[in-house]
Order: sequence, then C-alpha cells, then structure tokens
Amino acid sequence: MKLYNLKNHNEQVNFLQAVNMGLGHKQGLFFPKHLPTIHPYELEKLLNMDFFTRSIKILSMFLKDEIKSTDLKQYVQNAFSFPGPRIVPVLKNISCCELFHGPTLAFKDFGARFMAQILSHINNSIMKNNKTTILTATSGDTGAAVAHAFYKIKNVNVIILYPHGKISKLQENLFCTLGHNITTISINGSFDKCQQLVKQAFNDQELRVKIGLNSANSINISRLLAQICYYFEAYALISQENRKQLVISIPCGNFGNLTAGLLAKSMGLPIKSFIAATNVNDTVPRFLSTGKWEPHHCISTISNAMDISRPNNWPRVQELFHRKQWKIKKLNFGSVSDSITKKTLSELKNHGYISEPHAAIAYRLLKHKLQHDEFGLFLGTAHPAKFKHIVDKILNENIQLPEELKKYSHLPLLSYYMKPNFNKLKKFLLLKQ
Ligand SMILES: Cc1ncc(COP(=O)(O)O)c(C=O)c1O
Ligand SMILES: N[C@@H](CCOP(=O)(O)O)C(=O)O
Repeated sequence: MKLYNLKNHNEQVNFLQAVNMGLGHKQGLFFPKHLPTIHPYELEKLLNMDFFTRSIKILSMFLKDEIKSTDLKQYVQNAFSFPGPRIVPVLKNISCCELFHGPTLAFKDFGARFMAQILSHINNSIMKNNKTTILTATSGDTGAAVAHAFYKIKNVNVIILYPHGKISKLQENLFCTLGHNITTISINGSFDKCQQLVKQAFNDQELRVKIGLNSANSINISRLLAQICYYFEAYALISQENRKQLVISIPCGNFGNLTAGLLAKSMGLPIKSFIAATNVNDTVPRFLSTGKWEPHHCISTISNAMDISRPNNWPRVQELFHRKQWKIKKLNFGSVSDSITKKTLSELKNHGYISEPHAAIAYRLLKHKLQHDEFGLFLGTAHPAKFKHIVDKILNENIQLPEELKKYSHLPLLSYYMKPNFNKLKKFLLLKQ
C-alpha cells in the first residue's frame, strides 16, 4: 500500500515505512493513496465471518503487498486476543457498542496491540535489532494501551507524556507503575502540549536518528487500520433491520476513532452517518459551524481523555471527505458540557445502563439527533471503572474494579515530572538511550 504525506503529496512511502517513520516531513500525516472498496456481494460474505477472519480480510486489502497472509493472520490473532466489541441495548432504537473489554479497558487496545505486532514484524524482518523509541502523548487511555502492548518488548523503549494532574488516578496507575522499558513523564501542561512535544521531536533529525524515534499515537497509520475492523464487527452484530439506517455517534478527542469509522464507510460499510461528539473542547464543532479553525486553550473536564483542542487527525478526516467527494455538511456534530454529561449519566442509569463520561457525551448527542426511522450506536470507549471517582459520586454507585485495574491501583507511580520544554525532553530522551 502506498501512502502520501498530507503536507507534501510527493513524499510517498509504503505501509511498513509509514509505520516505521510515524510522521512524514513537516509533521505531515500519512494517508492511503488507494482506498480499497468492497462489492456489496463481498460485504455480505464478510459480515458472515467471525471477527478474526473478517479482520484479516479487511487488513489484507490494505497490506497484502507487504505482509504475507500467514503472518498477517498471526498478527491479528495476537493483537485481538481479547473479547471484541459487544452490543448492549439501552433503548429500543439505541445501543452501546462497547469497545472496552481488552487488557487496558479502552478501545485503544485494538490499535496499540496491532501496531506492536507490525513493529515487531519490522524489527524482525527488516530493521534487524535496531533500537526504537516510541514517544507517545496521552490524555488517559492511549498511554495504558501502548504501555501494555509494548511492555518488555526487546529493543523498544517507550516514553509516555501525559498532562500532570489531568488524568484519572486509575488511568495513571495502569501505565505509570510498570517500569522496565516503559518510562512515563507527567508534563506540567495540557495534552495539547504533550502532543506538540511529540511532534516537535519528529522535527529534530538528529534526535530522530539517534533514538530511532517513532510514535504510537494515532499519528501512526497502523493504529487506525486496526480500528476499522471493529466497525465491521459492530455492523455484523446488529440486526438486518437496524443496519438499514445506522447512525454511529463517536466520542471524539484526537479524532482517530472517527477517521477509522469513515475509512470503514469509504470501503463500503453502509453506515448512514456519523456524529462527532466532543466535550467543551470543541474546536471541530466550532469549525463545522463557523468555518474557522480556532483552537482555544484546553479546558479540563470530566471526560478528560477528550480534553484536546488541537485534534491530530482532523486533516485525515478532511482528506477523506475530499477524496470521496462527501459533503462535510453531512457530518453531524455537537459538544456537551460537564453538567449535561453528569445528567446524562443519571439518565443512562435510569435506563439500566452504567456508563462513563466519554460514552455519555456520544449518547447525549445521538439521542438528541436520531430521526424516528434511524437506529443509533454510541461507542463505549472506556470501562466505567476507569472513572470510578466520578461515576460513583454522580450515580451513588460503588463500581467494582476489574482485575486489570485492581492489580495496579496500589502500586507506586514511577513517573518523572517535567515542564513542557523540548530541550529538556530531548536531553532526557538521549540519556535514556
Ligand atoms: C475513553 C475515550 N473516549 C474517546 C476518546 C477520543 O478518541 P479519539 O482520540 O480517537 O477521537 C479517547 C481518547 O482517545 C478516550 O480515551
Ligand atoms: N484520548 C487519547 C489521546 C491520544 O490519542 P491518540 O489516538 O492519538 O493516541 C488518550 O487517551 O490518550
């Protein structure tokens, strides 16, 4: 598969190069040159397959020129070796598509674990024992998924930056207590600052070469390809009737999840429309209503993983709309305040469903915008227990911690602390070699 740099279409690489480089020149994101499409007859056959078999087929449409099918099969099996998406009905016309039954209890497990497989493939077959440094920014969930996916992998050093005091305690414990090849740095600033530091590192050619720089953020295209697979699974799991007018509402932060959903639609998955749901960090909803791209300062909310005002994947979303000649006006959107999010969590509880703030935002907008003849899915992106401190208080509950969280909840944090200063970070990264 060929990909081009969105900032310079002449920079073209294959998939394995794109995964290995992370970002192109001038911090440009890579985007597939050819978008595979599925004939409706083939789609029917695909939908009848199990999750693994179908995911291998979907990924091979992008990767068959570069990865042997026997290898790809192994990578998908290793990566998705946990319970896949579950559809949980909430109202007659609305269900939650839960994507949080993986090892770190968030949808990020699909992409991070697949990327780890691809990087091992590169290290074993192409780079042969080269050292890699995975520099990743997190607003809460990517950090854990990446840390666990790359934990103790030979020749891979993982450095995770996160906004100091702005993620939940349980999220922090899940990735800041591991040690070994996982180093965590709490940055005195927002997620935007952390992401900016990661991108700045890619500008520094000396650093890039010396440490074998890569990133496991959704910057890396391998993350997004893996995420396409669960949209097909969600569609396969719902009834024929509900498939006819399907609307999917996505809680958005860095807009990787929406990009993956749109890629699934571009391949021929008949999703009628998407809702891009944000918290008050609403750069995209404001852009879609005013046409002006004006990121504000990041505001801390109870849906902290979505506290992002410079969403990395927006250029990919725009490119896809442009390439498919879709009208951007067709993308539904909205933003939800903390107070409405809290009320929505209670409303969901009244319907018998305990959720968490990110999914609640997607539900709120779906409920508000769904037409009478449509069926809606909102994506459950994280397990409610990750936000126990908020959910218990709002709902007067005592959510039990799953083993995955309990195991780390009392371990000491091993994080460093740093001001958002690139030179300091560079020195640290060079010393960590
Ligand atoms: C729980 C949760 N929901 C939603 C999001 C937003 O997803 P995306 O960054 O793909 O838009 C995140 C962060 O990625 C998250 O951790
Ligand atoms: N919400 C994310 C932010 C990073 O997004 P990514 O998809 O680019 O890794 C998080 O939980 O860290």
